[in-house]
Formats: sequence, structure tokens, C-alpha cells
Amino acid sequence: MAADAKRPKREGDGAPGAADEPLQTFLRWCGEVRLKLSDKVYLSKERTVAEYGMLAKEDIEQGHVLFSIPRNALLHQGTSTTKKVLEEEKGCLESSSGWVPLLLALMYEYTCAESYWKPYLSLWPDFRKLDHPMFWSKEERERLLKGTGIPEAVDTDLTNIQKEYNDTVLPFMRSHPELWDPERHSLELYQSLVAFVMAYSFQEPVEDEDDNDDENEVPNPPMMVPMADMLNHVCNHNANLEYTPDCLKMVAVRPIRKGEEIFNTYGQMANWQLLHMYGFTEPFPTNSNDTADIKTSTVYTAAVQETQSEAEQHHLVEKWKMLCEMEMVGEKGVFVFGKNGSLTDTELYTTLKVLCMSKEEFKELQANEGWQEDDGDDEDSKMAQALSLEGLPALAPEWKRLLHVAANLTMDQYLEDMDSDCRLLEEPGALAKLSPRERNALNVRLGQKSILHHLQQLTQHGTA
Ligand SMILES: C[S@@+](CC[C@H](N)C(=O)[O-])C[C@H]1O[C@@H](n2cnc3c(N)ncnc32)[C@H](O)[C@@H]1O
Repeated sequence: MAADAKRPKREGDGAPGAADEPLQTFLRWCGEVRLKLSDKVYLSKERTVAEYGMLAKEDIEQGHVLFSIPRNALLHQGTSTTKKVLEEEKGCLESSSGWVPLLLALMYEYTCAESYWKPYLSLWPDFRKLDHPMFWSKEERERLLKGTGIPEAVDTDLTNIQKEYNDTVLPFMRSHPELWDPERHSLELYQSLVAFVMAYSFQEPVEDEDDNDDENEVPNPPMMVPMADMLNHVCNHNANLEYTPDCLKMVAVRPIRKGEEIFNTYGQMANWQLLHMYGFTEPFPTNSNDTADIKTSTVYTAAVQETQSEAEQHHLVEKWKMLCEMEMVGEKGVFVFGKNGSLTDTELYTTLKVLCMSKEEFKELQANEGWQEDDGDDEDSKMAQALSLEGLPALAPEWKRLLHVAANLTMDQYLEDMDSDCRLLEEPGALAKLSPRERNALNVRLGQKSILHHLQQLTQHGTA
């Protein structure tokens, strides 16, 4: 038909993604590096939640390997052209983040026309699409995100990025002018690559031979995993990355129907974490991993408010000191609440127990220099049960009261005006009028407020 003949060719006509040249180049490269993609899936920028994503061409059974990536296709400090200097001089590249070697490797590979990873990295010709709060103005962060914990986290990131670049990266680049040029490999590029690593990299879990939680375990450095990082995230994901000695495999964790998007998991992420690290949120209230924090110091403030006499206040100071020494609380510490209750049950349980002790009980605790460890697993499950949502109403009245006051203080201080936010959800079309940043901020705030609100309700009556 004439009309059809005149219709300009759109992406999506013919084979999926056929008109996307960078994607085609990437797929050819995947073949060359022996990255195997199942016939049952394809990459697309259409019908996905955000730019590139993967879709099912046909029904997929649980356990199906969607793709497998040989380890030599992974991009990290040990596979980059810069490997030798990064390895030989690793002592100069230590930093609190542990990301400097990967970032140096990425700066080189991203700007090198002959890079082995060029077809992969060319999928992102610039990083303007990354919209992490670190790229918002400070004023916008404060206005939209006050009280969520994000502005503080971003301030720390920006300070660290600048310091890391000036103190570690710049001197290293200057001593290797054959690989890096500070004019080209600027602070601006470095910051974009930090955001890229935040949102696109993977961290292989440390193999735990003894099967015990070793707090001193050194985490593996992050790495870039081509193809796996084209998958978007939802909490109710349908695929998962498995690590084997030869390759990494993305495996369907439940049956997936034709046309469905393949979703990986980036971990159990609350919306504030998703926004901070990935620049997006899941629409309220769909994120089952959402959380709200109460600062440990706010529980102390609540205890002070509830104290009647000077003598009791004096005891509180002593109790707090002991809790700090026990590392249950701290200046920057928080108690985390999820949709099913406290996620920091040991710390919260101990804090409430100590703060609500009688003078005699506390004296005894001081004399014993802390209490004897109870039977580990049993005690842990008792605490988790007590601080689950069902357990909260049955807590001792004074424990409940402390939690209630702390939740009120958090709500008052940081997350005012819940009603006006909620009204937005009810007004037809109101959400559509918001900018993506405003919508993301609203999802974070509503999630945190609803958890705190629930906590307020469950602890409302000072009696069991
Ligand atoms: C690992 S990448 C996934 C591939 C990405 N869609 C692309 O086109 O490059 C992570 C980024 O995808 C986007 N993303 C992932 N899951 C999302 C979701 N459920 N909703 C909105 N954006 C999402 C975010 O921008 C995030 O920073």
C-alpha cells in the first residue's frame, strides 16, 4: 500500500532491534567472544521499562539459561589492557571504595578506539541518560529528597569522588602518560563512570568455604558484565545471575511467558537505595524490599524525652555509653524497618532492653560487663519474632512507647506532610504531571512514610 510504502522505517520494524546499529555491533561482538544468547530472548529498547532490556520471544521454562558469558568477556582490572600497571602498582590505588582500579581501566577502555570492549561500551555513547541524584543540583536534592537519607549519602559520595580523583587517580595517570591523559580523563568523566559502575557493575559473591558469616571478609572488586547489565530490575524478578568457574549464567528463576520482560535483581533494594545507586525507583507501593530508617540517636532522644528525673537522665547517659561500646548504636547508625518489621533486630532489641532497664538491672549488667551470650540461633529468632510487625503490639509497654516516640520524631523531623503526598496519588492525572525526578522522590518518600506510619500505629498504645 502507498501509505505503508511512504511510512518511514522505525526501530522495531523487521527483526527486533534491527535498526539499532550499536546494538547490532554489540551482538556481533558477543558472537566473537562466544557469549551465548538463547534463541528464546532478544534485546530491545521497546516494550521495556527503561531503554535497553531483554524480552522473551516465546515461553521460557524455569531453569532455562538465557545467556552465558565466558569470563574473558568480563571487563575488570584483570582483563583490561591496563592490567599490568594496575597490578604492579596496586599499592598506590587503594581507596575506601576499592573501585579505583576498575575506574582507571574503564577510563582507558572507554576512550580507546581500538578497545576490545569498544562494541560493548559504545552502547552508551555518553552518560547523559544517567540521572542519579548526584547529577541533580544540591538545591533540587534538598527540596525533593530531604529526610530520605539520599542528600547525605550523595554529599559523602561527591566528597569521596573528588578526593579519590585528586589524591589517587590524577597522580597515577600523570605517571603513566602512555595510557591516560588528565585532559581527556577528567573529573567529569570519572564521576560519570562512578555512576556507571554504581548502576551497571556486578560484584561476585565471595566463596565462603566455612559457610560462616565472616565480617572481615574482603569483598571482590566490582566488574562489568556485558549483556547481564542490559537487564532491568524489579523486586519480583524472574532471572538471576549464577557464577561458575568458566562463565556467568543468567538463569530463569520461574517460568516466563512470551512477551514478558526479563528482569534481573540488583539485590534487595529499598527505593531510596535504588534512587541513590541506579537513578530510578519502583512505583509505590510495589517495592516489597522498601525500608525506612530511624536514627539510633533518635531512639536516645525519645528516651530522654520520656525521662522524668535527673537521676534517670544520668543513667541514660551511662546506658547509651555502654550501647556505643557494644557497637549497637553510633553517631551515624540507623535502625532499619522493612514491610515485615525490623531488619536490625539484634541492635534494636538490645537497645530497647538496655534503655528500659531498671536501675538495679543496669547495675548488674555493668557489674557483669555485659550479659552472657544466650544460645545464639534461638535468641536471634526470638528477637526477630518480637520485632516483626505481628510481634510489635505485644512488646513491653515501655519498649513500645520508645519506638512510638522515635517514629513520631522521625516523621516530624524529616518527612512532613504525608497527607499532601498521599492526596497526589488520589488526584486523577496528578502523577503524570510530575517530572521523573519528582515521581522518583515521591516513591521514596511515600514508601518510607508508609512504613513509619505503620510503625506508629502498631506501637500507638503504651500497653500490651
Ligand atoms: C544495569 S542497567 C540496565 C540497562 C539499561 N536499561 C540501559 O538501557 O542501559 C541499570 C539502569 O537501568 C534502568 N532501570 C533498571 N531497572 C529499572 C526499572 N525497573 N525502572 C526504571 N529504570 C530501570 C536504570 O536507569 C538503571 O540505572
